[in-house]
Amino acid sequence: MTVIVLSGPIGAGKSSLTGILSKYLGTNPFYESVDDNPVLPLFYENPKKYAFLLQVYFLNTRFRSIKSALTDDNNVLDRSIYEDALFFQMNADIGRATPEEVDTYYELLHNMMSELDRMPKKNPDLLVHIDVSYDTMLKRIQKRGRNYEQLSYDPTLEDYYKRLLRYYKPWYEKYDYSPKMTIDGDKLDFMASEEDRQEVLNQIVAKLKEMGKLEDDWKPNLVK
Ligand SMILES: Nc1ncnc2c1ncn2[C@@H]1O[C@H](COP(=O)(O)OP(=O)(O)OP(=O)(O)O)[C@@H](O)[C@H]1O
Ligand SMILES: Nc1nc(=O)c2ncn([C@H]3C[C@H](O)[C@@H](CO)O3)c2[nH]1
Repeated sequence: MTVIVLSGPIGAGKSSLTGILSKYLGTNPFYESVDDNPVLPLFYENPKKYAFLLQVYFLNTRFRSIKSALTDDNNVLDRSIYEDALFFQMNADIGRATPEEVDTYYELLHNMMSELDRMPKKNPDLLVHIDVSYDTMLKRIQKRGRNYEQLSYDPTLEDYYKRLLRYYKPWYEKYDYSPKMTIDGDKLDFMASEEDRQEVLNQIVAKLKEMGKLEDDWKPNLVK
């Protein structure tokens, strides 16, 4: 059927929607490596020292996930390899990577993307981007409660998060690996409201039908 990739800032709701959507469509979820990621706490403690290592860690796990997802042809991915450079470039722009690290990173990324180009299925079928404001992003980060992501842990995270939001706009506009659509993550509370959850699912299903990726009379197996 389809490979769907989700995108959006920290706390936008990608992992949550990955679970909801994959269940609804009866496909497999692929999650970003967070709680089992040994480099992430190190990065938040000392970003300058660990930015490059963290990026190589994420790039490696994202390469593995997208290869596997494109092979199965039936999956939903939490943040994917297509967002990797957004994070690295932003960190490099604020002085957290040496010129040698930047060159090495882009060569590695380029090599990995050419591998994907050689696969029978080269691209995802749809990107679903969750758009959120800074206030929503922060509320969700607080709600989830990872210590090292809180402003009380490091007040400079406020600038980091605001900058990240600014990087997403041009990234989304430029993204052209597949058709794309945006979900209004400020308005649609797909965790607490059943009605909003259904609205989000309807929007995605309508897009898949419009693209011919789902039959016009398609119905979910699992309604919850
Ligand atoms: N639409 C929503 N409405 C209300 N709460 C939400 C919504 N989406 C997610 N949440 C809550 O916000 C928190 C962050 O959600 P989630 O982990 O899915 O975000 P994420 O985009 O995967 O984050 P990250 O980029 O850090 O992996 C969770 O506590 C989740 O329950
Ligand atoms: N530096 C850096 N590069 C990435 O590619 C990247 N992807 C995710 N993250 C951070 C954001 C959340 O804290 C947490 C979960 O998304 O991991 C990243 N950090």
